[in-house]
Amino acid sequence: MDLGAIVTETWKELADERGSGNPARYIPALASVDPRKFGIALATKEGEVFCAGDADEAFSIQSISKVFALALALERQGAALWDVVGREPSGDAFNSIVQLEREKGIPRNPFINSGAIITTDRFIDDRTPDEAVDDLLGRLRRMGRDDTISFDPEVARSESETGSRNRSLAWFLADFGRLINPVEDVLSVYFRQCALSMSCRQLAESALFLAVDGTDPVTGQRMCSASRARRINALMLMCGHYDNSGQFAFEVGFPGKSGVGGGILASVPGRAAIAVWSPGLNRAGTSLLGAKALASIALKTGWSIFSGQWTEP
Ligand SMILES: NC(=O)CC[C@H](N)C(=O)O
Repeated sequence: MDLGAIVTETWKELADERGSGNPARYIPALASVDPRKFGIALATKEGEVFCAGDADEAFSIQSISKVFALALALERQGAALWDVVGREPSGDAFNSIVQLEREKGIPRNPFINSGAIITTDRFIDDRTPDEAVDDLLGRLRRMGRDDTISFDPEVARSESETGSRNRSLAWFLADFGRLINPVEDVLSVYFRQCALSMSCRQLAESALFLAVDGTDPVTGQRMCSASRARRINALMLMCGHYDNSGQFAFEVGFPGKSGVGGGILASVPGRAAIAVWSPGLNRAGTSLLGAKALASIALKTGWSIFSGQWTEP
């Protein structure tokens, strides 16, 4: 079966299950999204993109943005970022605060919210929040090959208005002296980055750098070094789905990053990037149907990074 047929078949096989899982309700603006949306986009390193369903409809990428923020923070700070963020799975929910006190304000990894808040702080660095957001948008527009990529101000506002937990995490980090920027500045960028609106197609295209040594093979844009891309993939595999990361590796076998908007971004090292979207989530905030779609694609292609069929590119 060719890749286009695999994407189409996978969508058709699962279409009857649209609406399964529970969409995130704790961010009110996300609760109004049609739960039956379902899109798949697979972008290959050769520049082909195969899509099915609602793959061209923009949705709130939420925590998938943490992958881009990490690549850009590493670019600005280098390995010094690891002085304040760990590289271990947390085994806890994405918004958990329990480890922070015991571990003196050093979050376990850059994908749980506390770790992402520090990462965003270091990405802002010595700039204003608006300058940092403009930088992030500029990068994504070039990588996603679309100048209209933007964030949804209503989602960002909704998240800020209901963001007590993220504020608590950020103040906790500030108390340990881990933030270089004022808490509200950091959160204003964090909420806007989570509120980025992108389609599956744009996400898959923007994330090809992860699969291909840090450089977008189509535009030639370098996002990070090859070794950093490899390490970001490792973190996605170990921590990309919080306390569901083991299950995702077990079922799917791709480095991936979930978002509570129902998107999942997966990287297939040496080959492709895949983005899926279906708003219904499992208890850990991973898209239920999205994970099933990726598991099915992994099976059909033999591309799981744990597969015996794996050959070096
Ligand atoms: N897992 C997620 O997508 C969570 C992101 C969300 N913006 C939050 O901070 O709560």
